[in-house]
Amino acid sequence: MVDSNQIGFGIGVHGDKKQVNTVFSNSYYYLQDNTRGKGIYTYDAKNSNRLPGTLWRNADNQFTAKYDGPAVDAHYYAGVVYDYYKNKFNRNSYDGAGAPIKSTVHYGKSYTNAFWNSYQMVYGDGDGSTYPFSGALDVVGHELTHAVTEKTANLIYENESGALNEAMSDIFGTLIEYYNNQNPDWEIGEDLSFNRQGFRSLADPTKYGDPDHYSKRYRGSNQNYLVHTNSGIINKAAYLISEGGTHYGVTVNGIGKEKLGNIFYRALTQYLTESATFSQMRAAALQAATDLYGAASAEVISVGKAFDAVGVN
Ligand SMILES: CCC(=O)Oc1c(C)cccc1C(=O)O
Ligand SMILES: [Ca+2]
Ligand SMILES: [Zn+2]
Repeated sequence: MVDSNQIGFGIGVHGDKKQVNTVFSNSYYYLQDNTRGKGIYTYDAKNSNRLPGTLWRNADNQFTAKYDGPAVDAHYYAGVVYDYYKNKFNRNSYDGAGAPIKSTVHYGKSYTNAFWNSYQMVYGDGDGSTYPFSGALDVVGHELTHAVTEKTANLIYENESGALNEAMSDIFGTLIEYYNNQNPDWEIGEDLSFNRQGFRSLADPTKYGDPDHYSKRYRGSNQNYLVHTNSGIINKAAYLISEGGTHYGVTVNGIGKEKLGNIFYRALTQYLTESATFSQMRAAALQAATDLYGAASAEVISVGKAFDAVGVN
């Protein structure tokens, strides 16, 4: 029996209709997308902690039940993230060599987390105060960008390199949301909450208690808190590079999302090392902007001003 590529019909977490790439094999339709790299595969943990679980399948190629929603979004949004990296930077999957992208949904019981475990993405259902975690494209983009980071700079997930790791995921999760262009914004995770409040803001990190200047960085020893809060300093610099603004008296001329993406992707893949500090991020972004736009370019000036504005020298 030869497998055949099909197009299924899905309804996402938010009741939004979308087509999903599936494979028909031995009388079942699988959430397997053979049109991107070596494939995108979506699994069901059935509320256990076993990974990856079972490859999602059904008999009619219709993925419209409430229980199907998290799988539809994980599968579809992984395809959007694949397309962003391929179309913008000619990067074929997170490893550049077409690595299969695997996601598991319905992980755990009322599990309010999402993570990349070095092999795959894992999404919880949320605890009733949030939607299932694959229901937000910026979150899916955030998780898959952890995979890109791991295959490139491999930023150590602690201290300043860990906050850079987190910022890269928030920044590219946001740029991917703008690429998809459905209610894009500079907040993270707004599609997970019933009141559309995100859990981090790049435009104003202080909105959720995160620092927007190096002098306000968290200096404690709680690493999980540290990497997810001091990322606000770099997130704010990225926001200023793209959108511009005056921050603590420093005025930055915005150069737009495309150029922000080009500069930060080049910094991530060409210049950052695993133990990079915020100061080394500034240098890497300046070097990347110089490579791309020239030493005395407006882009280089904006990058320097943005890091000045958040107190990173
Ligand atoms: C934007 C996605 C995000 O931050 O996911 C995490 C959650 C919800 C808990 C713990 C870690 C992460 C992560 O991927 O950094
Ligand atoms: Ca968002
Ligand atoms: Zn993260």
